Amino acid sequence: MRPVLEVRELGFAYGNGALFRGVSFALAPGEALAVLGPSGSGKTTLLHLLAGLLPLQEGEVLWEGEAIRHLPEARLAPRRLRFLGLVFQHHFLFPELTALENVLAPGYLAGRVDRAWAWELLARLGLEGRAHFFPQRLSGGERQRVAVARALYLRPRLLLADEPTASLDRRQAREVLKLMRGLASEVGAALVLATHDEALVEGLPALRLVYP
Ligand SMILES: Nc1ncnc2c1ncn2[C@@H]1O[C@H](COP(=O)(O)OP(=O)(O)OP(=O)(O)O)[C@@H](O)[C@H]1O
Repeated sequence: MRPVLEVRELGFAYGNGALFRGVSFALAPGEALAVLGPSGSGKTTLLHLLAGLLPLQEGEVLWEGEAIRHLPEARLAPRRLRFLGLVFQHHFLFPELTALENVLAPGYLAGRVDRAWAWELLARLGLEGRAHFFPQRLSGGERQRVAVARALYLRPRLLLADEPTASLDRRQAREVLKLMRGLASEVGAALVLATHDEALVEGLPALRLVYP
């Protein structure tokens, strides 16, 4: 099966010293990879490179076999919308939209509005009773679950999650990760999950970054 994401000999430096070099891996649909490393080791930088949000220096990133290096932003942006789901440490929900409207937001951008699917995602994440709540009225764990539902709404090929549970307690963090991994594999999305917390991602194949 063709990899969803392929990374070849990726290297990056902000200044003189390299943050990382020679990072290579490939992910098939439904596969997951943990990116581990302490604060400052370059996890966020790596995810931004995978998302085409930071210009590549050394190496290549391929989305479904296509190198993104030479794609101009005007072509990358619409592909990103369909190819990628993103979840960050902060939920970045639209405060003036309800949970349901937040989940539907990418659908409006992509011209694919499917309220039944948005409801199903919310229900699967245990948020049926919260669909019409504004983010301000949700708990931290509930907000992150809405962010996960929104990231999966367009059935992306790849889900990138950057410390998605760092603001949650252990029990909530485990619950959100379990739901995220289950739903990602169900929609066939490959998952790259960055965290400093190794215990949370036990059992997942891991890429380790070291503080330079
Ligand atoms: N725009 C930038 N310009 C210069 N240096 C940067 C920039 N962004 C990040 N850095 C530095 O690069 C290193 C890696 O940062 P990055 O955010 O990728 O690490 P991280 O592993 O995600 O850390 P954390 O877990 O704290 O978010 C850090 O030392 C950071 O200070």
